[in-house]
Amino acid sequence: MNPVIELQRVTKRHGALVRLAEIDLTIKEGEMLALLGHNGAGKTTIMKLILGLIAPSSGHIDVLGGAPDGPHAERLRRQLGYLPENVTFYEQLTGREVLTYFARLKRADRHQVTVLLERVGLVEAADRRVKTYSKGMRQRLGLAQALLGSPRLLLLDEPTTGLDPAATRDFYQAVKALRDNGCTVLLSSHVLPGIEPYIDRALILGKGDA
Ligand SMILES: Nc1ncnc2c1ncn2[C@@H]1O[C@H](COP(=O)(O)OP(=O)(O)OP(=O)(O)O)[C@@H](O)[C@H]1O
Repeated sequence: MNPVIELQRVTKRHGALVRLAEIDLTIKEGEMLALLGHNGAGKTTIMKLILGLIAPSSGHIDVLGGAPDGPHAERLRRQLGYLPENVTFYEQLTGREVLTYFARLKRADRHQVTVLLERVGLVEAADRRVKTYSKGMRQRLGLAQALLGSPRLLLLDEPTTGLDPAATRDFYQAVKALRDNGCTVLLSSHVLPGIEPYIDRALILGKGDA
């Protein structure tokens, strides 16, 4: 089976500063893998490289069968869901309105909005404004946003930072259900406790600046 993500000796530099040094990473279809590391270890840099938002200084990257910053980028974007670190929403909109707006942007089927609100446990809060949502509810709304368009690959950048243990568990249970349905998941975290029961493997990055 072809890997969904393959990084070979990938380095990212800014002048003399090395953001990421010779990383090798392979994720197979249907796997759930965690990138673990301190602040500055390079977790977000890896996500941005996979998304094609930045280019590597050296090394090779293949995502879903092509280079993420090449001609294949547009097709890749449609197959990929991304929850950035510190996601923000329009506070005055309801959860349903937020998802409907993103569904339009992503040209996803509007019917998915209701299905996804249910999947992340936000049906009852769907018509409340986002400004009334807890941090855990916001992250689950972010997960629903990332799932619009039924992506094959999900990138979650430190999705449970700041969540209490119960909210963390609820979040990862929802992600695990997606993984069990065949979605490939790459997530990042500072810590292993709390996520260990849900992941297949972890890649521990260097010491970073923490
Ligand atoms: N745009 C940039 N220009 C120069 N250096 C950068 C830039 N973005 C990040 N860095 C540096 O690259 C390294 C990796 O940063 P990155 O954000 O990938 O780490 P991280 O593991 O996601 O950290 P955190 O846990 O704090 O989010 C750090 O040393 C950081 O200071």
